[in-house]
Amino acid sequence: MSVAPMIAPSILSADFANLAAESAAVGPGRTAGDPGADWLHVDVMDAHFVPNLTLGLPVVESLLKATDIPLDCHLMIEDPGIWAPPYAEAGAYNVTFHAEATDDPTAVARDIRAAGAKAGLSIKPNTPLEPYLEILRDFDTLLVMSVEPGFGGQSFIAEVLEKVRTIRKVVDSGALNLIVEIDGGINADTIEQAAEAGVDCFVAGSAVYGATDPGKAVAGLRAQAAAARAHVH
Ligand SMILES: O=C(CO)[C@@H](O)[C@H](O)COP(=O)(O)O
Ligand SMILES: [Fe+2]
Repeated sequence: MSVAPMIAPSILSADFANLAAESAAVGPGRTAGDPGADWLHVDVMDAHFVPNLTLGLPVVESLLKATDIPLDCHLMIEDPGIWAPPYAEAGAYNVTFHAEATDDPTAVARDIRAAGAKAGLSIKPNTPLEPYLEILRDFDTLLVMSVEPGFGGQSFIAEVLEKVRTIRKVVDSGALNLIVEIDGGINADTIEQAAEAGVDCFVAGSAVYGATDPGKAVAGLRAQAAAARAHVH
């Protein structure tokens, strides 16, 4: 059974000099009954695992003081065994790292959970799902990348939806309790196919922060996802 569609705006496309205001722009209460973003997605890049550099723990610590929206930290970094648990200790809600970055994903997940956060595993577009199916019981989230990690504003890779369909069946069979998240190229043109494939949580950077009204964009994407899902189930 999947959860109601969740929207996680990525601050990668926000103004880094105004992160408090940018998080408030997608927060609750803009209009009566609008819950706002479910999670705020924070892309941490180290210029080694991916060819880009963004922000790290000090910025996340400041953001935690500036917003009540749960932080969904997506660590595109080497050595997650060393660097991931501190994000959980700081108070991030969900800490996701890449399967390709470690030989022992289960140990990293255990340390993240022990430090008080949900643990997420992310796989790049060309990384198969099957080798990880057995260990996913140690995770709370599976983040399927639908672009090559490193940059916002790229085009959606629809082929990854096959992995989403597979994991959706496993979760719906009751074998796993997992939030299925997708990241990269999600916008008004692509969110419906992702929802139909079985995604629970949709990361959107440029589609939210490139909009005139980011809060309205969040509500619009959620409505599209809910309608597409209702159409399938
Ligand atoms: O992790 C990443 C990129 O590596 C993403 O979270 C992007 O920030 C999503 O941006 P859009 O594709 O939605 O513009
Ligand atoms: Fe991301």
